[in-house]
Amino acid sequence: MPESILERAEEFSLPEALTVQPGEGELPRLRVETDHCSGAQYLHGATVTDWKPAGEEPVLFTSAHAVYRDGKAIRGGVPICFPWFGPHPTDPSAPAHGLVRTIPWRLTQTAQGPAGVETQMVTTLDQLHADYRVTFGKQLTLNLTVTNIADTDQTFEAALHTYFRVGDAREVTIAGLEYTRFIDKLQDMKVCDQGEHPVTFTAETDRVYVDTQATCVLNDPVMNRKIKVEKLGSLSTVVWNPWIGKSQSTADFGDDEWTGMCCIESANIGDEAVSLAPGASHTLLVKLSVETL
Ligand SMILES: O=P(O)(O)OC[C@H]1O[C@@H](O)[C@H](O)[C@@H](O)[C@@H]1O
Repeated sequence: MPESILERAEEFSLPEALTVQPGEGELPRLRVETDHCSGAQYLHGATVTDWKPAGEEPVLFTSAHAVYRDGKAIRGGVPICFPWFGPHPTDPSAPAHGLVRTIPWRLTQTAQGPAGVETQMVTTLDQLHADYRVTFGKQLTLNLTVTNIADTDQTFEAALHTYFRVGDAREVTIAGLEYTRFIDKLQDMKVCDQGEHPVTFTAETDRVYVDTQATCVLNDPVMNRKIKVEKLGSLSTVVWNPWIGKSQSTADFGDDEWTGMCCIESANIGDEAVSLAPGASHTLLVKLSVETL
């Protein structure tokens, strides 16, 4: 595995727009500050916790109650669910959403290019090598490439579990999932039709939209903006809002925070898990951008 550049800091000059500093819980955090945006990413889970294009409000939601320590996922930003999503398929004692969101990744590259400040973090788990490249610019680009380094076929699930900050979850709409089907995790995995309407939140919502490769647009009339979620290499889209009860029962989440967030997760899960032959790779690419309404 490549060494982390933080262990060889004297050999590297970080881009001027990027600093490494202790973040919450003293966990190492990269901070980006350019003319086009600001942002932050922890080595812990490679979690991007902040991205704010110049002149806009922050795009990502991170809970004021998030816990920053080894073994725990950061509640907010973009945790990476991998190599499984939800409960482990066979081991009920294994943590939900895989292991990599709760451990430090290795920072292997930083650069400043035309599209913004780029970071690369890597980790390897169960002979699956994950290479995560993030570009902080006018757009936020998230590129997760997984390579099977075993000598047998392997299958994995992955999700970029993106928490968006919204003015009021009860007022937003998500376009792009019309006429698709979803598995409703709150109705015993019942398969439902979305129909002609965009997604709205009127109660706890926990859905896996299947065969959904199109761009989603999160319209937020309260914040007077729309967030575009473009993706490649992703067949599943998870839409989640914990609403009142689940917020109250989630320790690292404020009782009222559900009104100010929703998740749109670009994923490959369930029947849409990715199978890789030895040596093969798969890339899940997500691009976020913001426009005023
Ligand atoms: O509390 P966690 O493990 O971060 O998961 C939060 C939510 O993540 C969503 O992706 C799942 O669909 C929900 O079922 C889950 O409750």
